[in-house]
Amino acid sequence: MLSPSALLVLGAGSWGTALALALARRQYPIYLWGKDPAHVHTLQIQRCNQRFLPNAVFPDNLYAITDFVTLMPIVEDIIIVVPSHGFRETLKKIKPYITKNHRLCWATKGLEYQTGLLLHEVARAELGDNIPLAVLSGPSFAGEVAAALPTAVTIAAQDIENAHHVAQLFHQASFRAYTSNDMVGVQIGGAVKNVIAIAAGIADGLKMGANTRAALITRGLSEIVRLGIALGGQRETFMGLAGLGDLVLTCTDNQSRNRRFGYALAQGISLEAAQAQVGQVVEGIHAATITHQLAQQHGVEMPIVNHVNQVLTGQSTPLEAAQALLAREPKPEML
Ligand SMILES: NC(=O)C1=CN([C@@H]2O[C@H](COP(=O)(O)OP(=O)(O)OC[C@H]3O[C@@H](n4cnc5c(N)ncnc54)[C@H](O)[C@@H]3O)[C@@H](O)[C@H]2O)C=CC1
Ligand SMILES: O=C(CO)COP(=O)(O)O
Repeated sequence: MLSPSALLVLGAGSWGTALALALARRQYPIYLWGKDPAHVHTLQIQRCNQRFLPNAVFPDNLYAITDFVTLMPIVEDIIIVVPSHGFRETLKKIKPYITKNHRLCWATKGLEYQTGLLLHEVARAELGDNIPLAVLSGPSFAGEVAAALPTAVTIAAQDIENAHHVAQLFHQASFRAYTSNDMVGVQIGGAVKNVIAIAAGIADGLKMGANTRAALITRGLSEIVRLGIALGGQRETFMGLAGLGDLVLTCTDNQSRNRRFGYALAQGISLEAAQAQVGQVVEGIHAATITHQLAQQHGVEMPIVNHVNQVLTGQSTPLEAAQALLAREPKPEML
């Protein structure tokens, strides 16, 4: 029998699986849907995500599934954890079954590649104004969440009561959920830090040292703040978990795919080879292009993002990009 308090997690990659494991620790029945039936079948047989989270055994209340349609009348909370390129496609899949009883949260970090829209704008465009929306973001590597290592995230929703509701779903000793009403700031923080993490990976791959890494984090934060405020985000959000917190995490630790991707590029291999080496989603690749375009549209100066974009579009090598950034004129240190 399905319990009325069951939760549906859409996306069975490393982050979807880790969040499903975290929610399962709250004792709800958790249904983890994956797009690829063969992958889901493997999860069902092995009772773990052998490839990315090999040590996290699925508890009895976590079910991997290939069809979510029959669950839609029973669940209220739906959590989307697919890569940003699959976000709208996933919304379109659930749209025919969405009712006023549902709430939607996502933990995807990125912007829509084709339109430059933030994901809450995509969700509103697909689902209308009546479904409560929330976004989960912050410094949170899947492997550590799966292992129940202490983690803190931000849950943002326009309606703070909805943010509290989602935070209560997740909150536990090893997974602290703070609330915010700044969906724009939280999403910009989560999307753009991936681009800065690529820059940090490149700099470390070029053996530029710890001073450079700290400079990239600090100046990268300035870029995030400038763009985020231009788009309507709140300055203090960028000093929090979904801003500075996630930026520091991904720029400094090799669990970050974006950082490892940048590091691989600095070894002189192609974009495709670097992506293949990482073997998982690298959100910063698309985010670099979109962020660069958004910065131009809003007249925001984002030199680090600009040079990462130049590397990714073949206009400069990692070394040339680093040299061009260093050759910039001195200027007052401002956010
Ligand atoms: N892995 C991590 O530590 C964290 C990841 N995230 C974010 O979570 C999102 C998902 O990333 P991961 O799970 O890490 O990626 P992953 O590379 O581990 O897995 C991606 C999964 O998405 C599936 N997928 C691809 N296209 C899809 C589509 N159109 N519809 C449904 N499923 C699709 C793939 O089959 C695969 O199972 C990304 O936006 C990422 O930035 C956020 C925080 C932490
Ligand atoms: O967002 C993340 C941790 O908060 C994961 O970062 P990567 O996608 O770079 O691995």
